[in-house]
Amino acid sequence: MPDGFQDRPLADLLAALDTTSAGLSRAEADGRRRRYGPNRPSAHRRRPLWLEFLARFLNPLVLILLFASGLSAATGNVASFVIVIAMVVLSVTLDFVQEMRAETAVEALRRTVAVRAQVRRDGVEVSEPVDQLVPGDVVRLAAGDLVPADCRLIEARDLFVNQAMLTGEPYPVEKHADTPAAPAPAGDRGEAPGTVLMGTSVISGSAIAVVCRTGDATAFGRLSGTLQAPPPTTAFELGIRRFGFLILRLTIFLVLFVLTVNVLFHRPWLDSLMFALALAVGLTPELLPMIVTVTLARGAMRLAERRVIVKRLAAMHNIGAMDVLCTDKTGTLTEAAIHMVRHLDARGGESDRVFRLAYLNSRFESGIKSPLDEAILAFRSLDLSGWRKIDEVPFDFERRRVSVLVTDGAERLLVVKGAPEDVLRQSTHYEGEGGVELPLDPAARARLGAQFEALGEDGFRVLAIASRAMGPEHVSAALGDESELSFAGYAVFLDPPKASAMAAIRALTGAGVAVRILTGDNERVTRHVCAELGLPVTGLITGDELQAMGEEALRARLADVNVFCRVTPAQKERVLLACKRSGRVVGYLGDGINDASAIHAADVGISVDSAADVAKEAAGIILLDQDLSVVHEAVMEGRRTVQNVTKYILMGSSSNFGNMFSMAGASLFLPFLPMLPTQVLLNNLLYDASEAGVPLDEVEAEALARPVQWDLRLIQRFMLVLGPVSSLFDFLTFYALLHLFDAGEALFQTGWFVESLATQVLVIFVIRTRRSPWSSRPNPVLAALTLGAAAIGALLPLTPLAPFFGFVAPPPSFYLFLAAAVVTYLALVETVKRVFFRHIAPRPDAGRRALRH
Ligand SMILES: Nc1ncnc2c1ncn2[C@@H]1O[C@H](COP(=O)(O)OP(=O)(O)OP(=O)(O)O)[C@@H](O)[C@H]1O
Ligand SMILES: [Mg+2]
Repeated sequence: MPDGFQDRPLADLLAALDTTSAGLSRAEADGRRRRYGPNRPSAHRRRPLWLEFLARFLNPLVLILLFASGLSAATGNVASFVIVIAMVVLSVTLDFVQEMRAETAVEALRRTVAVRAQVRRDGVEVSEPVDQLVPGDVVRLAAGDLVPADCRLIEARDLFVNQAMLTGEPYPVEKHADTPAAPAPAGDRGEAPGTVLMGTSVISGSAIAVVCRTGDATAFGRLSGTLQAPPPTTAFELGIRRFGFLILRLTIFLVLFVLTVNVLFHRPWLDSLMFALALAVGLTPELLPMIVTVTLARGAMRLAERRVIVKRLAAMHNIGAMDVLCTDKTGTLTEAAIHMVRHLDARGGESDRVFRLAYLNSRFESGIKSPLDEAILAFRSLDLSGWRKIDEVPFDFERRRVSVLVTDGAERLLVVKGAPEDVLRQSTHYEGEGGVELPLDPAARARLGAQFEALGEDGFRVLAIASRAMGPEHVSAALGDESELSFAGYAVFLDPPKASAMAAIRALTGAGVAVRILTGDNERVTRHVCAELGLPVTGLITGDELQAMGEEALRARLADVNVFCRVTPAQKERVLLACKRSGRVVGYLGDGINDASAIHAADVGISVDSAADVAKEAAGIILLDQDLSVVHEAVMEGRRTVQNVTKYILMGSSSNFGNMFSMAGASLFLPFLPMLPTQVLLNNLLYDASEAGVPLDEVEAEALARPVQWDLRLIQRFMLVLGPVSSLFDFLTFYALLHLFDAGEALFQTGWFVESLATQVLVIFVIRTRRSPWSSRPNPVLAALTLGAAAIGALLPLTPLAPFFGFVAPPPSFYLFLAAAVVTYLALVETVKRVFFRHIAPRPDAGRRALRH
């Protein structure tokens, strides 16, 4: 990759990159990609598969276990060594394959909404995912694009980029393809006017540029880790991690306890160590990450059928917990099929001149074409062949206006179009009858203001059009030129409300998600849209009021204000953060560059496929159709995933945990190990296999009715209540085995293996629902896997495989006992569950602070 790409002469640079302005051939690009790797900072890259697979064996428990069984093989117990290895490999593979399949499926979905770049390959312009770019590629940049790599400009027209990501500078910076600045700028943060860097975005204008550095070599890539902070850990991830630590502590305690006891009783130390380790393996919820990923991926696949793409899996559980959804107006509440209906002059009559000025502005401005511009251009086409654009002051959401400097040879005009309040403020004159300029005195100002308000009240969106005659010495336009304007008139638009929006809002509200509207548009139009939709405005704050408001004051009003008008992008973000700080889980749905920072700040950023790159990039969920009703689906799916993960954990922390605990206790008084190490491992493997169906399970409507928060305290309490009950039962079983069946070592171990496995896996039928088990039907796959695992466990001692695991065939009466024990146990858990959810932990939302909808 060439050094000094920022300041070399362009021809030199192209030669060094071995490319031309016509770009690379596909073959050449493929070759370079092998050399330079994908254009993605490595923080986002996955390790090769075989490495991922091997990494799973690096789990300390597994390593010690393998080592210990190696030792035992050396002392003659080769069969157990083979079994341990087989079991470990099988269980890691089971885990790995499921997780990989889930991730691959999600990755495939993600690629369908990947940000793409326009690149010249084999001489034609094609659209390629950004990670396919290589140094030497020639790309086209347009307003709204993210700059895909570190590039040098070959051509640029009115190119303005936002470099805030690299420099923190919020205002657009102009870039030129001219000779580069010498010497090379220090810091590499995009100061050179001839270069554009990865991570910045195009505000307006267009350019052709050659890719110089990709992936980790970019300024952005090198800042990885400092600047590109990973997305904040979600409450769910944190909860899972805490749960892991909780189990880890218990495991360490238990292992040490078992080891000490066994050594004190002078049992064979190697067997004791292996038993303790096998217990630890049985205890660790090693499947948890896999279950989480598979459950989320499964939810993502179901959503894909509804044309909703989940880019970041963490967004799934956040959307399940979301209790406030902020959204912008256009396209969500309205059809976004905006039509221009009128073009009025200062006296309220239709005026061709106003239309012509509006048309000039829309035609020549080079920012992202907003639906308003499209509506002006679609209204009627004008012949502008005599006109030429000289310069432009691009649109931004702080000024809310855009200016173009144009000439038809004779006249040189600055044509301004924008939000009426702002344009009127910059105007000193207005065009009266016959085009005469009249001073904009207070009376005229009041009249024009009233006209605009009346239009707003009728639900029309309005842009003001103004102009200023410039002298021929004006060869460029700047912000300061947007003053002393002469007001020409109004362009008036209709943006009809979306018929389906109200039903969607009701569905969300009914599901405990409050909807808030954050729009850059003005109060009157927004109120009108709300009124047409039938959405009551419970409170309204404008951008100006917000400006004057402190954090406390804002937070105090968040509960009742549901509409925010004339807010800037920064204010959108501010409202969002205030919501988050007041303890809400907040989503944001938007599609413009003005929404990007709010999307980024939200717990759940939602955007649409057609959105500006920056908004799309920032979002965790992409809607292929901009429609609020699919958001409701996504909410339900998110809740479902959290509920299913909770099932897995409740199951693990009740029966499985209880069994391991009882075994540790049993080793205190039994003259032999309650189960052989290989049996513990087999037990664990079958248990794991039975759980593979949990992600598929249905969740009842009542469990989805409210936002689902991850609740570690509930799980802990459940463990504390059910654990002792479960252990008591286990000891009764031990007693029965020893005294009813007069069990010796092998029979005891066999009986306990069969029974503990059956109770562990079958308890899912009780735990998976808060209803009674027979009034809720489990997913068939889950049921089959669970019954299958229990049956294999029960029948294995009767097969020829039995001796390998040290099993003996139990007497027929044992199976009668087994059936009775399982039924009693499940009935007991069911009773405890009812008491628990009725008295100890009623629904978490019952005591939550009410939020007005
Ligand atoms: N192309 C344009 N030319 C001139 N002014 C514009 C243009 N686009 C937007 N504006 C002005 O900027 C304001 C804010 O833009 P916009 O309405 O798109 O913001 P928003 O927050 O995305 O709103 P919404 O919630 O309707 O999507 C508009 O109300 C309008 O006054
Ligand atoms: Mg918008």
